[in-house]
Amino acid sequence: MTVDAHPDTEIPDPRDFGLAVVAEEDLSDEALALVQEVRALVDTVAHTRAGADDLAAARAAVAEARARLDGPRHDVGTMVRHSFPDGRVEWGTLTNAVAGPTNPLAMPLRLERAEDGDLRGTTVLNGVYQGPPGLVHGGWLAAVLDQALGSAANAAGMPGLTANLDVNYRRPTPLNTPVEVSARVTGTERRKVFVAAEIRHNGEVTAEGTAIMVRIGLPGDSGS
Ligand SMILES: CCCCCCCC/C=C\CCCCCCCC(=O)SCCNC(=O)CCNC(=O)[C@H](O)C(C)(C)COP(=O)(O)OP(=O)(O)OC[C@H]1O[C@@H](n2cnc3c(N)ncnc32)[C@H](O)[C@@H]1OP(=O)(O)O
Repeated sequence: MTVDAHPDTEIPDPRDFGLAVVAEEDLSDEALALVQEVRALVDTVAHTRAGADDLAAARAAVAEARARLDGPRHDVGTMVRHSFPDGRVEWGTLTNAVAGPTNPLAMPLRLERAEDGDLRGTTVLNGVYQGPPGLVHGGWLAAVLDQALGSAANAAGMPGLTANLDVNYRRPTPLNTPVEVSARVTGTERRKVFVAAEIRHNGEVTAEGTAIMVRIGLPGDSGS
């Protein structure tokens, strides 16, 4: 097994797979503000103790908003292009459940490369992601780790699918407070990319995971 994280093939371009692409900078401020409002709405709806009149009025308002937006849609599978100042480009899925910029269900998680080469980011999981009382659901922690692990392979130029995910929960992860996420490639073997990630609260690891990502083949790629 090598620990060389450099790709030996070109980074796939989603258009070669017939997928639609939008540039992150082309997402409108209005769209992103709406996503944020709906994200807050979901948390409010999940916890509200409002009375019947307010609930009925809110339902009507939400139904009206939904009808107003019921028009042209992005295709499922649309990819978003993130361009870095140094010319590097990364792709993600527009409505990714953890990191999709237009998905109100996404926390969201934004990861950037730190000086030590790890991907790092901070996110807050609100009460929508609750499992045990006051704590984040383990399935969502696994989703956050999976995303970070996949992003580490992706950022190293080796995008792939998760073949195996191994998660350990070390401490309870609290809701509604910033948690730090970090991830890195630890090795490669043929199409397999070995990755490791952690979630920390106040510097203490609450959950950690490793995964084997299997690199997607490029059209015409031997895959070796
Ligand atoms: C399209 C355009 C792309 C543009 C760019 C994209 C950017 C990405 C965007 C954003 C960043 C990432 C963020 C995403 C994060 C979330 C990731 C997910 O949620 S992924 C969804 C869940 N996972 C699945 O749905 C996989 C389902 N499984 C499969 O499809 C196949 O099993 C697959 C592809 C994983 C492997 O199938 P095979 O037929 O291609 O290859 P075989 O020969 O079976 O395996 C290759 C090697 O891997 C090992 N392997 C396979 N499965 C394994 C396992 N479960 N455990 C251990 N090793 C395994 C094998 O033993 C083999 O290893 P040996 O080279 O022979 O040593």
